[in-house]
Amino acid sequence: MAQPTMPSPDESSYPPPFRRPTSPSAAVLGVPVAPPALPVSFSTVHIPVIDLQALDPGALAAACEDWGVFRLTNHGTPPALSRRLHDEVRRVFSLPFETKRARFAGPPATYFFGTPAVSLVVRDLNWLEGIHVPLDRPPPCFPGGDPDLGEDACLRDLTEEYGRHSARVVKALFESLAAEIGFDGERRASYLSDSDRMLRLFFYPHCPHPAGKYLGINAHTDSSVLTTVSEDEVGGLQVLRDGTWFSVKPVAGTLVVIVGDMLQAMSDDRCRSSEHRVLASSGRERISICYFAFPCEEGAIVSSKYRKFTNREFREKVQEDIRSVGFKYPIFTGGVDPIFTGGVVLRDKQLVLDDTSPQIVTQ
Ligand SMILES: O=C(O)CCC(=O)C(=O)O
Ligand SMILES: [Fe+2]
Repeated sequence: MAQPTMPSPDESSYPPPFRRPTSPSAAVLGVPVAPPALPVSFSTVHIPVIDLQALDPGALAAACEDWGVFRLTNHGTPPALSRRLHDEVRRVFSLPFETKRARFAGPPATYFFGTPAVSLVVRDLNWLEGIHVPLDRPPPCFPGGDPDLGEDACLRDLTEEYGRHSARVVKALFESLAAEIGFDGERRASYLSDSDRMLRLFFYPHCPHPAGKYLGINAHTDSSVLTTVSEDEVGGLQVLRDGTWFSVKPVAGTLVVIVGDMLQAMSDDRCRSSEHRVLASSGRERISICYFAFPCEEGAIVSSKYRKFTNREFREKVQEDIRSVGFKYPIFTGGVDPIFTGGVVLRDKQLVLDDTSPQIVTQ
């Protein structure tokens, strides 16, 4: 019996490295030369669930300590807003590649591909595209400050409104954690910035290579205090726990919240910055919308496990590491300079840069 075929994605919007080589006959028939790779199966894990409407500070702190990642329900972001933003993100990423590059040439909003952030040097090709949307300045946060953005006005309005909800959600979580961990008033005020936050809109194109050859995003920890992820139903996010990668199952209407490096440091390593990655999408294209919240740039982070440092210093160090070794060291205690001395991360695949490869943009 014939196997049902997966509709082949329209790859004309993909950056050149992500396009599939097609034979003339395949082009005529419109079918991929190679069948899509089978997904690798991983155990699915049930991460802790936190209900924002009935917030239990003890359960929240336990989730951040034990897992460093949890699912948030009843977060109050209107489902219609999330749905419209997801639809808009899909529309924007289906634009021709050159249009995306030209329209979101940044700053502020910047298109990138092949790396999880505009400022990263490419070592391994990550099978994703993204738009970086800083929310740290008054609107409009889109190119040129033009209030009449035509089609992109919708994306601007949705990201702004979504950003406001995300800020509310993260503030509520942070306030609860701060009380539980025992930050004093001054630290509480500088440990979560009202202005330094950003959205990253991600699109994971269909990857035709055998499963495991490429990742959507390499294993990493986030540099944030907290990150929220709103994903569609495709899946691919994985978390590392006791040396094993587990898949996090998408659950409609919920957010996945990830503890970042800054919360780990602030909490004297009580909370753990969760190591995670995203598989390349071997089936359907995936969309995720990630919100990152940071401490105030100049506020000192004081803890018993790390030397006193500011978020600005940490960022500069991350940029320096990325420039020199091509990746970010995980925040890690036990080195000579414990904030900045990471474990050794081995990179075996090297990407040769050509002119269609992601540009290095330092923001
Ligand atoms: O797309 C996702 O689900 C996660 C993205 C992520 O980990 C990141 O941008 O740091
Ligand atoms: Fe991340």
